[in-house]
Order: sequence, then C-alpha cells, then structure tokens
Amino acid sequence: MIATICRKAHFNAAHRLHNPKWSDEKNLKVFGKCNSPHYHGHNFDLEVRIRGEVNPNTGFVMDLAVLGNLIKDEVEERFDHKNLNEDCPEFENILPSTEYFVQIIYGILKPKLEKGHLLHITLHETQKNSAAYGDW
Ligand SMILES: Nc1nc2c(c(=O)[nH]1)N=C([C@H](O)[C@H](O)COP(=O)(O)OP(=O)(O)OP(=O)(O)O)CN2
Ligand SMILES: [Zn+2]
Repeated sequence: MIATICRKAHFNAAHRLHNPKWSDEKNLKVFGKCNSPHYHGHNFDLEVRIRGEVNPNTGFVMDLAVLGNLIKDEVEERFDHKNLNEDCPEFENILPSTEYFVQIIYGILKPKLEKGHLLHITLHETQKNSAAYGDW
C-alpha cells in the first residue's frame, strides 16, 4: 500500500526582493514594499510530504519523528532567524522568493531520504502566499 505522510514545521526569516541586474527604480516598481532596503520578516510555515510504501511491520511510510528531526536539523537550524539575503549562501545568486526557497529546501531534503520515497514541499510565506515544489 502507498500512502502520503506530512510533517509541518515553522521558522522565521527576513529577506528583501532585489534584482541586482536592475536599477533601484525598476526594483521598486516590480517588488514594491518587498524591495525595502531594510528587509522585512516572514513567519514561514513548511509542509513536507513523503509518499511511499507503508512498511507492514511498522505501519509507517517513515517515522514522522525522524522526519521532524531531519527538518529541524537541515532546514530550521539553517534558516530560522536568518536574513536570507545576508546570512544564507544558498541565496547568494538567487532571489529569495517563495518559489526559489521551496526549491532550495527540496534540494536539501531530497538526498537525505530513502530511495523510493517521493517528496513534495509546500512553503507558506504568509497566510495568503505559498509555493510548492516536488516529485508530484
Ligand atoms: N510569486 C511571488 N510573489 C511574491 C512573493 C513571492 O515569494 N512569490 N513574495 C512577496 C513578498 O515577499 C511580500 O513580503 C509578501 O507579499 P504581499 O502579498 O504583497 O504582502 P502581504 O502579505 O502584506 O499582503 P497584503 O495583501 O498586502 O496584506 C510578494 N510577492
Ligand atoms: Zn517578503
């Protein structure tokens, strides 16, 4: 039997949307208040879904506590209370949009999973804004 499990996590981070290839005027026009040179913060909510075969001996696709620790060690420790533009090498040449951020988190977690486990991530930047990326 195939099932999908989900673990949620939460962290805070600051960012600024600014494309260095553009003038300050164009950045302000495109990104508006998100271009503020003083940055702004978000309370990010993360949903990590794993799809795979249910192990008949445990009833688990994967132990959710193990998945929780993986997210804590690899994602929360790395990004919580960080300035994405200034503190995180992952964003050195990448805009810290939700679309790119969710793809970066996928790239961090995917190699840590068992072969055969599919991964799908949703990252909520605000209660209204989110992006998703994954194997399905
Ligand atoms: N496709 C995307 N659009 C936007 C992103 C993004 O990551 N992907 N990010 C932002 C900003 O980070 C911004 O901080 C949040 O945007 P916005 O919805 O304008 O802000 P609010 O939550 O304050 O929404 P209100 O409707 O003004 O309450 C922008 N766009
Ligand atoms: Zn923002």
